[in-house]
Amino acid sequence: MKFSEELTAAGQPILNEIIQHPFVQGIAEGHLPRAALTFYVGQDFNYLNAFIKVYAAAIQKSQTRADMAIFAKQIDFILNSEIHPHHNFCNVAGVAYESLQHEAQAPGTYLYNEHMYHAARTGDLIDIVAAMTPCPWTYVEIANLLVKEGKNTDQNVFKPWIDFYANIDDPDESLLPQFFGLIDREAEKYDRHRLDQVKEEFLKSCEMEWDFWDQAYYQKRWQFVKPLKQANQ
Ligand SMILES: Cc1ncc(CO)c(N)n1
Repeated sequence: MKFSEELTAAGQPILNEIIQHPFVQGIAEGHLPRAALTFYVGQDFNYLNAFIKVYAAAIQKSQTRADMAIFAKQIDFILNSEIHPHHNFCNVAGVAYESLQHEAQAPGTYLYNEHMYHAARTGDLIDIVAAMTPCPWTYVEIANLLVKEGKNTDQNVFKPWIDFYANIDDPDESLLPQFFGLIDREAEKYDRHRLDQVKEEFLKSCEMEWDFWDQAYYQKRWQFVKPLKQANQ
């Protein structure tokens, strides 16, 4: 079994929980509370800014231009394409996207961002990519399942969201095969103990994906601290 297959097999139970989550079921059925949508977009804007910076760290640890090109393309994707699903949620909630770009960072976002930064600071390329992969992996799995179940109807207000993430699985884009291919290539360099650490990093990101939906659905904020709003990001 390839190491990447081992990762997705181990992540499957968490993916199942994500798919069952009321936020994801709300996307499937076309109904979500406005507060959940706006909380999600405010936090995801913050999260994706961190994600761009972690891609920059992956470029720093890349040995070839082919690897650099994979990450560079993804930075462009976040900056210029991944604004569309955010706009979809904002349109449904009836709020301006710009009004959600300075939200205070919630605890789950802090934890997930710091988990990726930790891999960037202390890990090798494989640790960084393993911490990042559950982000595209779980979204593509969700979107593909919803398409398969025929949930992206014209009546579903979240059709643009579903279609967007289902399409990033396009064979021409091939982001996930590239990420998993890179993980399998790098995995050759490490012993079993080290790969178990990488697997744990991957699984923690899977769990934080679940928590990201949960955090937005229940608007889980700091209990006692009143964090500052984010400056321009
Ligand atoms: C938290 C999170 N995970 C995955 C994606 C998909 O890129 C996203 N936008 N946000």
